[in-house]
Amino acid sequence: MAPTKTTTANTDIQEQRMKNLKDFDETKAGVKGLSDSGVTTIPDFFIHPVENLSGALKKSSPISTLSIPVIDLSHVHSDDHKPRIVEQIREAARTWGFFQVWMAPEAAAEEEIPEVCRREVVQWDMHAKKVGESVLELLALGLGLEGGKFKDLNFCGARVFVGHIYPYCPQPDLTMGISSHTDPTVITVLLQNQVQGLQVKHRDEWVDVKPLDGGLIINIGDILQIASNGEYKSVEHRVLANSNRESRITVVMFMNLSTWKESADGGKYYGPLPELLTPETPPVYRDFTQQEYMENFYSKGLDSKSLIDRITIFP
Ligand SMILES: O=C(O)CCC(=O)C(=O)O
Ligand SMILES: [Fe+2]
Repeated sequence: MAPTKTTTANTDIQEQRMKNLKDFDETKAGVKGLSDSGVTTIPDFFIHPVENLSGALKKSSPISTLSIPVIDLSHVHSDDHKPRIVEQIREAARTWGFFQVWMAPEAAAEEEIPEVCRREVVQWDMHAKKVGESVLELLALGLGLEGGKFKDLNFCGARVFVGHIYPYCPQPDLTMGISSHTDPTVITVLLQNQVQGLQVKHRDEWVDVKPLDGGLIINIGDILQIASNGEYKSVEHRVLANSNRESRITVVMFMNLSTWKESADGGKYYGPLPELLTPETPPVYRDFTQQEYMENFYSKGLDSKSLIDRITIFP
């Protein structure tokens, strides 16, 4: 079938957009360079379709005054406090998929990291890992599993550390910092400066995350939603374009599986934990292969939630 006039025009627009994007990438200036140059309007290729925009959504769906739960992990090793903390974490992971935690940091070791940020990176890795492991222990207990279960399954065996900068944007209503997505992780640990911008979807409302001084933001990723057989929720979140003169800066630790299950033919796969399945709680998801996971990740970009949609078993 011959393409219609409109589809040809759309293809031309797409091609031009890709070319402009590529030219911009090749300048290596990045969004920070663009912002530093003092632009007052953003390039066209950053403008989102209106249905994705925060401004549009502000009119159609309310921005909530709710806040994500805050959980203090200071006494997590005390038997007196632990049951209450497990209950708080379980409830937060079931209903929000996002929460903030506190925990006192420890001194760090020296490593082979550029000197300019060595101390900070090593400290951050150690601290995020420790907090992540504590949270995973509490999350396992919240499902009625042994505390060490997720560590034994290497749920934080693979860690990826990413830094984001969201410089001042002169037209924040036309674009987004990061569009809506879920994380393809087990859990994500996020540290940010005081410039707000992260929003979490909670019962169809976008809730602003208000960072607490010294707090870390934790969210449940797709793998943990699947492994917990849907008990814990990997929720959509997004970052608004930054309308503050001060840049928004975040450092994120993605924690993921380092060990997959192996089938008889040597293929790698994962799925709901058998310990959680009973006749009353049958699997909500089918097992999925590592290949499906990777293909979904690379083909869909930020739209990782489609893996969950694809493996959901309908009764
Ligand atoms: O920078 C943020 O606040 C969120 C980043 C995020 O959602 C991500 O990297 O997956
Ligand atoms: Fe994310």
